[in-house]
Amino acid sequence: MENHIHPAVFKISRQLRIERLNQKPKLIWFTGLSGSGKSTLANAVEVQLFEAGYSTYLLDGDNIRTGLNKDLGFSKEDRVENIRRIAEVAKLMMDAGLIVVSAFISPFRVERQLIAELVGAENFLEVYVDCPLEVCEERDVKGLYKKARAGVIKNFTGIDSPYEAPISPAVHIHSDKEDLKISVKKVIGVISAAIGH
Ligand SMILES: Nc1ncnc2c1ncn2[C@@H]1O[C@H](COP(=O)(O)OS(=O)(=O)O)[C@@H](OP(=O)(O)O)[C@H]1O
Ligand SMILES: Nc1ncnc2c1ncn2[C@@H]1O[C@H](COP(=O)(O)OP(=O)(O)O)[C@@H](O)[C@H]1O
Repeated sequence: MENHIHPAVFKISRQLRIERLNQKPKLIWFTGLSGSGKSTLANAVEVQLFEAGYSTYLLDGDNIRTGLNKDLGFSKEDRVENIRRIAEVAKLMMDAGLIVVSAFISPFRVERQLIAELVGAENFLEVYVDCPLEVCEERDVKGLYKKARAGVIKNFTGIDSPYEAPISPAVHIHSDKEDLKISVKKVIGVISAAIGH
């Protein structure tokens, strides 16, 4: 469909912003089951990067599902739209020169593939926060697994909605076996190589 949209050419380019911030924009994408440790790990990684002097931003349920995406639920279509919008926001932030850290279940492999294509595969670092469902359920940080088992919450990832694990993530974390410090070190090691520091 022809949409008659003609993008404007910006005087301040992505390259100029990158030069000012003196860093390579990246998207560090944490994926995994609810309770696997995405938020905890993404926060800890952002703190390390920020304290090392990088300009960063964290995208997480708190600032997305309560704002931009508060019209979306957890059907397959809504999850796909949730991730599509987040990827577009992340891309804008990368245009602004930032290192973006994100923590979403993002259960579908094909959607994560689309994010990589949108921001450029070389800028996309997928971190799989792997944790057995039994352990996530045992942690039940927000009490949601209990509700899902009781049928109060429908379409809950891992219970009655699928999670497709990454096949070759940049980093594979086993949050049931490693402690947080080790996991952060692993992620920072891979990021440091990617951002050239
Ligand atoms: N049905 C269902 N399934 C999974 N998760 C649910 C559901 N309902 C609410 N929640 C809470 O929403 C958080 C997941 O939101 P996401 O935006 O990351 O999900 S998705 O990527 O669109 O699949 C998730 O947060 P995390 O625990 O941080 O993953 C849950 O707290
Ligand atoms: N190695 C680890 N990495 C991250 N979280 C861990 C780890 N080990 C234990 N945890 C705990 O698991 C829970 C994960 O919760 P959270 O970060 O909210 O997960 P998610 O964002 O994936 O839903 C937290 O209580 C955290 O302290």
